[in-house]
Amino acid sequence: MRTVIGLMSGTSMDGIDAALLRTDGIDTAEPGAFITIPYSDGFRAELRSCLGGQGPIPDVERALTEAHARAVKALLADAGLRAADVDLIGFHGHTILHAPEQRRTWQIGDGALLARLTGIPVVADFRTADVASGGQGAPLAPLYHRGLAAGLAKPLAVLNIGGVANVTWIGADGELIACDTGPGNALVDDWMLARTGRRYDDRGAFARTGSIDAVALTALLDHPYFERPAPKSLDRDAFDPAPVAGLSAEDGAATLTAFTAFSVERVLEHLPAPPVRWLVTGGGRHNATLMEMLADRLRVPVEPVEAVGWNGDALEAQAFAYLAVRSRLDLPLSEPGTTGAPRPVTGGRFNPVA
Ligand SMILES: Nc1ncnc2c1ncn2[C@@H]1O[C@H](COP(=O)(O)OP(=O)(O)OP(=O)(O)O)[C@@H](O)[C@H]1O
Ligand SMILES: CC(=O)N[C@H]1[C@@H]2OC[C@@H](O2)[C@@H](O)[C@@H]1O[C@H](C)C(=O)O
Repeated sequence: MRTVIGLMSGTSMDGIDAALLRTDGIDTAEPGAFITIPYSDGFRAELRSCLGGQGPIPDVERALTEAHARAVKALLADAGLRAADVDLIGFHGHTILHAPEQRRTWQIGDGALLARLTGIPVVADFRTADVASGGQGAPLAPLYHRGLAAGLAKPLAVLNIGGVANVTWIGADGELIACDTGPGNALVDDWMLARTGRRYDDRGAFARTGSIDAVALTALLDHPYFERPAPKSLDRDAFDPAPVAGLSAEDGAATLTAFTAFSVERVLEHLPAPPVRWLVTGGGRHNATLMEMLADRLRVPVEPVEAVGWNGDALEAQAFAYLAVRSRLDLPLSEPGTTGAPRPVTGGRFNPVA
């Protein structure tokens, strides 16, 4: 068993999730302390300027890494631990470009610098090896989801609604199918910021006051991505919200929220059997309007992961702690069913404390 810190800077660009986990990287995972350190509006704008692989990347990468070092220190203080008590950090970094069909994926974040700043060895660059092998490089949380879900009724779906949404389908014998389903919160967040000045739609209260525009929703769903079989993955800005441009702020929020829910429903056609239950993790589970739309479309129980005792704010950060240990043990981080890699693939780059 190792004591590990997982660090995730997700596509929502809301901040850094930092989670402690005691794990063997196989079938044991005991969650510990968890914190989120929000980005300032200024830094969020800098990060946004790097999306697509452009902008002042070296400066932003250094600032991002320093922010992660501060998050590690804050987590240690919270947990009453010292750096010497932690064996390893799993550092996801921030995705600024994801184009697996061109065999490119890019997470900024300097693992060697983070190891130096924290005094703790770091595994970083989790997605490159999978993409190099021909896989999608995402999602990578599915093996962790499967580990946690032992003992729960199957087939089970774990749905992560971050900036982008991704699902892990777990069959009766532990077989996995995973993919990004479509947009998560990113389109709604961008819409809220542009139209109301708020960063997100708190509990979905704003979308609830609007009406879904059927024409715009049909246009949004008319995208070849939804026909493609799993595994498949997305860049943050893969969908063009142009169909909602002429709508009122409320109707646009309602329609984009529905777009997320309907695109999750579209994944059913690519699964071997319908899940008996959907467990929802990530910030989107706080959006009550979205959760109701999902229950409506999926017609089986749709519940936050807290229903089975998991922490939906910490889960994806924990996953990168778990994957960091797997990387050190040379175990796979992905399987053909999760990323489309031709065989189970390990990954991650190790940065010892110099
Ligand atoms: N109270 C809330 N009501 C509605 N939405 C919320 C609430 N809290 C968080 N969210 C949504 O969740 C988002 C953050 O989710 P999360 O932290 O899972 O994203 P992420 O880490 O960027 O994810 P990923 O890497 O999986 O894309 C916010 O941008 C917001 O849209
Ligand atoms: C390329 C990339 O960073 N993908 C993220 C993103 O955020 C959600 C979705 O798109 C998922 O594919 C992935 O993150 C999760 C945590 C994963 O790899 O499992």
